[in-house]
Amino acid sequence: MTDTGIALRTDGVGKRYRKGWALRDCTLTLPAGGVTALVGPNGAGKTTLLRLVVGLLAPSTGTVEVLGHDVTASTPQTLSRVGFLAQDHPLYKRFTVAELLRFGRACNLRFDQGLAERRLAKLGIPLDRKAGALSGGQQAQVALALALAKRPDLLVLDEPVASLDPLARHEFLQVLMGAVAEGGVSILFSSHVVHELERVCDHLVVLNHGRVTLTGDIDTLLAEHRLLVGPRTTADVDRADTVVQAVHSDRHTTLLVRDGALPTAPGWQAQPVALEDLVLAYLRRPSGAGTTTAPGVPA
Ligand SMILES: Nc1ncnc2c1ncn2[C@@H]1O[C@H](COP(=O)(O)OP(=O)(O)OP(=O)(O)O)[C@@H](O)[C@H]1O
Repeated sequence: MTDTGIALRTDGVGKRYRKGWALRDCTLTLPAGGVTALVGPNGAGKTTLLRLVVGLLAPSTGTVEVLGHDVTASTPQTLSRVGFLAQDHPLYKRFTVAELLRFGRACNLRFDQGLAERRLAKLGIPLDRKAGALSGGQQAQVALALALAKRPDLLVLDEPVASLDPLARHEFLQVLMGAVAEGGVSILFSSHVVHELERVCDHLVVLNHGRVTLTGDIDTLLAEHRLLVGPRTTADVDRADTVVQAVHSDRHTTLLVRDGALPTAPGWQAQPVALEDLVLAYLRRPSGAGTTTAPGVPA
């Protein structure tokens, strides 16, 4: 469990590489015990943010607090409470699964080998098989079992399902959700696969061009946004602060609005928005777009 009820807090975090800023002004608070998806296109800064969270990179600006402790000043005890599964779940391919488990036990203070063995037995993954001889889905499961056996309070995963087929992806996410249901672990994972997020996550962070463009509890975000569909309007709605996205066809205009008043003009209807459409709308926003705050929909 965490000392503060908060798994992760970042304040004004930026990361500058030689060629420029990969992350700017990132301020987030993630509650403990939840599953958070970090979504963004290639190059958005997801890996950079995750590496800052687990202490593999130091921020150029701002602070990162994990489980109530500043990451840059973390002790081995604090870091031992954070698990990290890097992109493509790297394993020593010549080690057998049993050897990987022994290695995990030797390197981690709180490693629960029995837990990892039970998870792998349930999935039918043989302990005497070399990691390199396992399928991609099995390798991902071994990497996850190793990470969970560390009994982390915060588990950070970088695109864990990107290379998996739909079945392996489903099984992987099932195991992850099972671990959350058992309690005690907060999860932050990055993903390109948006359509499964609603089933798996309770919190969302959308990152685009190195900046957080949307963050919050998923149910709250869905309740705050709606689609307004009506006759094609020539009004300059795109520039209203509440309008996240405006799409015009020959006869209709569809507006995605946040915290907007319901339209009263004839022919306009309000509809709920699906999570995938919400994420895509924020990803399509130009990088300089401001936040969506004040009312401004057809009346
Ligand atoms: N070690 C590095 N040195 C210099 N620039 C880097 C380094 N790592 C990342 N970058 C740059 O920082 C930006 C963000 O990269 P990052 O890998 O964090 O994005 P990402 O969202 O994880 O992308 P992907 O989905 O492709 O993995 C990119 O422009 C990338 O080229």
